[in-house]
Order: sequence, then structure tokens, then C-alpha cells
Amino acid sequence: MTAVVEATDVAKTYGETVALSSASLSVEAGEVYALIGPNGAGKTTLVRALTGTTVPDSGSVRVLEGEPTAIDRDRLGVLPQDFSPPDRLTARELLTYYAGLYDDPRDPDDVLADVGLVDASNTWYENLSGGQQRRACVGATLVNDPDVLVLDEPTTGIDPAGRRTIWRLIEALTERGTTVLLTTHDMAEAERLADRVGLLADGALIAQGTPAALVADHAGSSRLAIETDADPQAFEDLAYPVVASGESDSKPHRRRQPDTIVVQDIEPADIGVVVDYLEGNDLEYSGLTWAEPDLEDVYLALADSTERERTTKMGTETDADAEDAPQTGETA
Ligand SMILES: Nc1ncnc2c1ncn2[C@@H]1O[C@H](COP(=O)(O)OP(=O)(O)OP(=O)(O)O)[C@@H](O)[C@H]1O
Repeated sequence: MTAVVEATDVAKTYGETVALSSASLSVEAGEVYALIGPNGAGKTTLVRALTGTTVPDSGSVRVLEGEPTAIDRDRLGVLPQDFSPPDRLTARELLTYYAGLYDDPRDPDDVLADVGLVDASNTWYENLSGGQQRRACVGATLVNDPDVLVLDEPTTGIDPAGRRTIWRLIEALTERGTTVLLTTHDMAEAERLADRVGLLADGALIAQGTPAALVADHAGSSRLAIETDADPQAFEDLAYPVVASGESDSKPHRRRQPDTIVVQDIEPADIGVVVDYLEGNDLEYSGLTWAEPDLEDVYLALADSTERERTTKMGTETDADAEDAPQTGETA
């Protein structure tokens, strides 16, 4: 397989902020690779390094086997996160304008149809809804029928139906061999579209793999959530691991909701065992929900712990700063 998009040990610092510490990834021809990770993890910085709009402090990037700044622009489509086209162009004029930048562009009306904007084609960009604007921006990346598509949060702000339009579009493109690197906060999007997912946290790729492999390695087991006010100790004799996860005490302003007991490692065929246990022990419950682990669980297992470490560290630093700061009545 040929690496079409490649980052090797990319590092980038802004002042004291380490945006990327050492990030390496490789996207093969025809693959969809999704970068996920918390706000500020470095996703956009990596995308910018890969598309030549920022220069890494160290490490190397290659796109279509060349420097990002030297590649044939006809072959690349890039949607920056903050892409902001002129307000007083209609959706059609916008795509026509971008189509005019290429030697052999697609028909802008076909692209408008692809992104579901035919009915809004004569509306000024500034009067399109937020989701329609994002669709127009996605359309602008498609006018040159690129071989490589880099999309930084393509579906942010787009409604669920529109998101599916964009997903189907990306799927159709990949069927024709387009290579796609995208960033997203939508785990369903990553799970549906991506052949491989990379999880960035604090400037480093802490996990990469197919969604299925990441789920198998990091997401834990299938589980059954029981909505009940029963005492967690009442579940001690159940033959499965059980954890209590109640929020009602921490949100006293809300109407009291039942707490949740989560039974882990349980397959659907064994739900009856739990129901029998509940009934045999007179434990009242208002709902049962079984769930398979998914990419969101991977995210929560890996990124949440780095987020907690970061906030704990920030809290410690703030405490230390407060100790260093002059006390009331002291002079600096
Ligand atoms: N031009 C810049 N100047 C200063 N700091 C920057 C700049 N670009 C990014 N950063 C910082 O680098 C870190 C990584 O930012 P980046 O935008 O790459 O994160 P991200 O993962 O894309 O976040 P989000 O999910 O919120 O879009 C952040 O702390 C950000 O504030």
C-alpha cells in the first residue's frame, strides 16, 4: 500500500503551548482516516501541517509523496475548520468561483446537488443557515474532484439529515478511490466513515486503529443499565460485575431521576437472568437498556483520563500560583 498522507514525528509549539509533541500517522490510498480528540488536542494543527498552512518545528509531512506546498492543487481538496468565503456570493456563485481556479473542474450545479443545496443555490452565503454554509464549504472542496480530501470538522453545525448527506457523499467518493483525512467530534461519524481512527490527546496520537480494534482494546464490555433507586448493595449476589452511576444527588435542581446500576460483561441472551434477579429480590426498576461498547467508550476511556490529568494539573498549578501570590496585606 502507498502512503498518500504521511506525518512523521511532527512537533509544533506556539509560545509555551505545545500543540503537537510528536505526531505520526499514515493514510493509505483510498483510505478514510478520522482524527478524533478533545478540544485543543492538536487536530487542526496537524491538519494544517499536512496541508502546508503551518510549518512544523520538527518532523516531516508528505502528501502524494511530495511536500504539501509543492503538490498539484488539482489533486487536493482542503476544508479548513475556519473556512469563511465571501458573504455576498450565492452558493452557486461560490462554487463557480472556486471551480474557476482549476483547469478541469466539475459542473458547480452537480456539486450543489451532491451537498444538498440545489434549493438554496441562489441564496447569498451570509443568508444560508450555519449548516447550509458548511455544506457549501464542503462543496467548494469538491469542485476539482480531488484525489485527496482533507476535511477539518466537515459536519459541525449540520443537522442529522444533512450529516448523512455528507456521509453518503464521502462514502461515494471513497468508493471511487478518493483518500480522505477528516477530523471530527462526532464518534458516530468516525465509526461509520473511517477505516482507521487516530485519537490525539495533548499533542500526541495515543491510539490508532480500525474502529473495531480500538473498541475491542479499549472500550470495555457490553453492559446493561438498570434504572432503579435500589441500593447498589442489593446487587451483590448477582453473578456479574456491577457499578452504580447516579447523578441525581449532584443535580438537586432537577426532578429526581432514578439512579442507574450498570451490569457489565453481559450478553443480550443473559438479560433474563438479571430480570429474574430483580423480580426475585423485589427490586423495582423503571427501565433496562443494553448497549454494546462503541467508539465513544474508547474516547471516554482514553481521552477523558488525559483531560482529567490536565485539569488536575491545572488545579495544582493554580493552587501553587495562589500560594506564591502575595497574601492580603503583603506587597509584591
Ligand atoms: N496560531 C496559533 N497560535 C497560538 N496557539 C495556537 C495556534 N493554533 C493552535 N494553537 C493552540 O494549539 C493547541 C492545539 O490547537 P488545535 O486547534 O490544533 O486543537 P484541535 O484539536 O483542533 O481543537 P478543536 O477540537 O477545539 O478544534 C491549542 O492549545 C491552541 O490554543
